[in-house]
Amino acid sequence: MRSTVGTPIVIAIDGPSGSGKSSTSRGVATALGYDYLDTGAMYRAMTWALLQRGIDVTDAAKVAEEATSISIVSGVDPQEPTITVDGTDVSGPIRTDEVTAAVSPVSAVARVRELLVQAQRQAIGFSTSAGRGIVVEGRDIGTVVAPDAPLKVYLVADPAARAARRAAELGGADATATQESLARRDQIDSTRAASPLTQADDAVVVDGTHLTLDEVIEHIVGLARDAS
Ligand SMILES: Nc1ncnc2c1ncn2[C@@H]1O[C@H](COP(=O)(O)OP(=O)(O)O)[C@@H](O)[C@H]1O
Ligand SMILES: Nc1ccn([C@H]2C[C@H](O)[C@@H](COP(=O)(O)OP(=O)(O)O)O2)c(=O)n1
Repeated sequence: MRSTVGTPIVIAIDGPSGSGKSSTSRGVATALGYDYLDTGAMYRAMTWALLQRGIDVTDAAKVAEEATSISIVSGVDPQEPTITVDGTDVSGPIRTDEVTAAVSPVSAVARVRELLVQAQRQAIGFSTSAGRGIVVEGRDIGTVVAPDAPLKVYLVADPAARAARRAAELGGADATATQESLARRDQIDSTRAASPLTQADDAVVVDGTHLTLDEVIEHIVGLARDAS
């Protein structure tokens, strides 16, 4: 169901892995009739392309050099998010364990961030200049990509809840191993030099540990109504 709000706005949703950003952002965008941008999918797509080309993702100089020739295009329909690399649909392949294990070092490379942040700002500009709102989710949206966003949410959930949900999503993967993998990624994503995962000073913290997905969506739609 769509809710009416005032002026369409940019909504930034950041937070650690598995906190519910994608599902919440898609739900909020759908409820408000907004566009949706999954920036994590862009870092994953870049990683997939580098692995396809046989690049050692721990070689930052090589990653920086190669990244400039990789073209990533994201669709912004929250009901049917798409992502292509050089024209190939990679929505499925970017979710493999191989990509998940390699994405943090790739997203720590400053040149990669420069290229993707530029593309993300373009996508935001495209939506807003057409008079549409957009929900953008990632790690540095409220701090770097869209620091002027009228609504910034920092979405968190307990590590055990995040791991259990992600393991279930992956078809019953081992919850302990999933929790370790999430913790490893959080550690790299929060301590890297380039745009680490941090809460913007003016972000509203939403803890989804004890809320259903619908409750989290409803809460953020309410915040959007107040902000627009
Ligand atoms: N509040 C919630 N309650 C229950 N499950 C949730 C909630 N939020 C998200 N999920 C589920 O948790 C899993 C991870 O969510 P996802 O949106 O992919 O997180 P992120 O984008 O932060 O990695 C998904 O299977 C999603 O459906
Ligand atoms: N704005 C962003 C979005 C994601 N990243 C990086 C950090 C994450 O480990 C990877 C993958 O992000 P993604 O949101 O797909 O991760 P999860 O869905 O939480 O598993 O990309 C980033 O550095 N900056």
